[in-house]
Amino acid sequence: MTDPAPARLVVLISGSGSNLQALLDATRDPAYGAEVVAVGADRDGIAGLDLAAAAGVPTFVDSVKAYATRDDWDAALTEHVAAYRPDLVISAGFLKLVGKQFLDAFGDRYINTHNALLPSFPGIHGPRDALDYGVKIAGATLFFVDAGVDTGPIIAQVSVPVLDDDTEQTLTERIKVAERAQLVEYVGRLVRDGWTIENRKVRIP
Ligand SMILES: Nc1nc2c(c(=O)[nH]1)N[C@@H](CN(C=O)c1ccc(C(=O)N[C@@H](CCC(=O)O)C(=O)O)cc1)CN2
Ligand SMILES: NCC(=O)N[C@@H]1O[C@H](COP(=O)([O-])[O-])[C@@H](O)[C@H]1O
Repeated sequence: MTDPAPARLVVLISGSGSNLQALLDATRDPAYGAEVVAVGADRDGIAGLDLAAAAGVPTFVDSVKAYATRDDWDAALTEHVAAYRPDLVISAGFLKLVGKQFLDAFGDRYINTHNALLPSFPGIHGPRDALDYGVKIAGATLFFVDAGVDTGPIIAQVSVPVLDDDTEQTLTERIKVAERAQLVEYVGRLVRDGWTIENRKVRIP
């Protein structure tokens, strides 16, 4: 029997793209079961778009500023992602909240990696907020995106220690190492094994 076609991943980014690169590296192994078919961004000139281009992956940019309304942006992003027929859409440092049209299209298969242990420290400054609060353990959360801000059902979490002499930068980098490994492991498991969500509990058989 022939192997099933690799799952189609669309990755959304806003920055350096180290999580994207980890996925690009993992997908080089056919046994991983997935390929990155497109990378989308909300801004030009970011290193992550160069990483995608270097890997030969098509890219697109949908800047909120380029559209008359936020709903128009949401519709355009939805259309551009849909054109690549994704099995899974992955936000990896994508710094925009998506709206109803996007979630109606992809809410059952849209995941995000966040650099804090949710439900603590949602938003775009997870490591800074964790450090300011004085927690001793930080980490990353992989979750299915819903209409809230970082409130969707949790797939996996990984923790790292907070050290006494940490700065925002050192903590961010320590979290990123663990976050990338988690993302690669769980994207692979999701596409190969599927999942169920019941009462917020995500289960991968
Ligand atoms: N509807 C949702 N969309 C997205 C979620 C989510 O939980 N629900 N997660 C993100 C990523 N995210 C954190 O992981 C996140 C992204 C953006 C924001 C935010 O407040 N963004 C502002 C602009 C910030 C800026 O550009 O500097 C905005 O969208 O106007 C909070 C959390 C993926 N999308
Ligand atoms: N809440 C959104 C957010 O802060 N996301 C974070 O941005 C980083 C992107 O890094 P990368 O561009 O190197 O993959 C990641 O650590 C991700 O958790």
